[in-house]
Amino acid sequence: MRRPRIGVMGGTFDPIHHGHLVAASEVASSFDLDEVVFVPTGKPGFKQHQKVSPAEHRYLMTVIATASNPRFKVSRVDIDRPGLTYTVDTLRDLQAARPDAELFFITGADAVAQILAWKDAAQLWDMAHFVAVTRPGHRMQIDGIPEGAVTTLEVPAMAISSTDCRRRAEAGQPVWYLVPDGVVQYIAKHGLYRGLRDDTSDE
Ligand SMILES: Nc1ncnc2c1ncn2[C@@H]1O[C@H](COP(=O)(O)OP(=O)(O)OP(=O)(O)O)[C@@H](O)[C@H]1O
Ligand SMILES: O=C(O)c1ccc[n+]([C@@H]2O[C@H](COP(=O)([O-])O)[C@@H](O)[C@H]2O)c1
Repeated sequence: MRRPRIGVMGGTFDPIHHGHLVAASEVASSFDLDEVVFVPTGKPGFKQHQKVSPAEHRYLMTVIATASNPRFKVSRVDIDRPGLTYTVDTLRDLQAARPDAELFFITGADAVAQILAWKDAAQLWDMAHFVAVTRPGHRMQIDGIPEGAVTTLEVPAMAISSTDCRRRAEAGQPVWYLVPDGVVQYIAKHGLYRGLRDDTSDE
């Protein structure tokens, strides 16, 4: 019998944008995934030098952005786990919740390029298959990753980034169509990214 195939899209999602959603949708289609679970990070240890919005804001924006897609889910495993967020813990928790499933961790090629420096990197390859999304024409070459552990997939909409969305919101420029409409409204309602230094907080 075919095992359920679950995509796992981890990210800070500060804010979630259409690049993330397009990547998840493209990977779901290419890998015949039954669902994609978006997992907002709790405390991203690797972003300690940078201000990150409170986890509940990032979680709620992710829920709003994914609500219309019946195959998209959102998990609180990373934001509810104390301590810094590492993918090895994310995958362990999701495996425990769905021991029957085959996991596909979806990530940007830029992030995959750093993956050998991630916590317990050697364990990751047995826990999930990794899908690295790249912009068209971009070739990824990383030494040290086991043969077949990572598949590269070209996706459109790669030019969108959370950094650019935050800067636009801070400068009063539009983020319409870069993020889902509900997320535009959530950012405005809660005054996120206005005066980045004052309104976002370290977690
Ligand atoms: N436009 C995009 N298309 C596809 N994948 C993306 C895109 N932007 C980010 N990703 C990937 O989504 C995951 C979560 O990314 P993250 O939440 O850090 O967003 P980001 O836009 O890269 O944020 P920031 O600009 O703050 O670094 C990462 O694996 C990242 O590589
Ligand atoms: O496990 C690690 O050491 C690790 C180091 C850097 C990033 N990650 C994961 O990679 C995903 C994307 O991270 P980011 O910084 O691009 O939002 C997110 O799920 C992180 O938890 C994981």
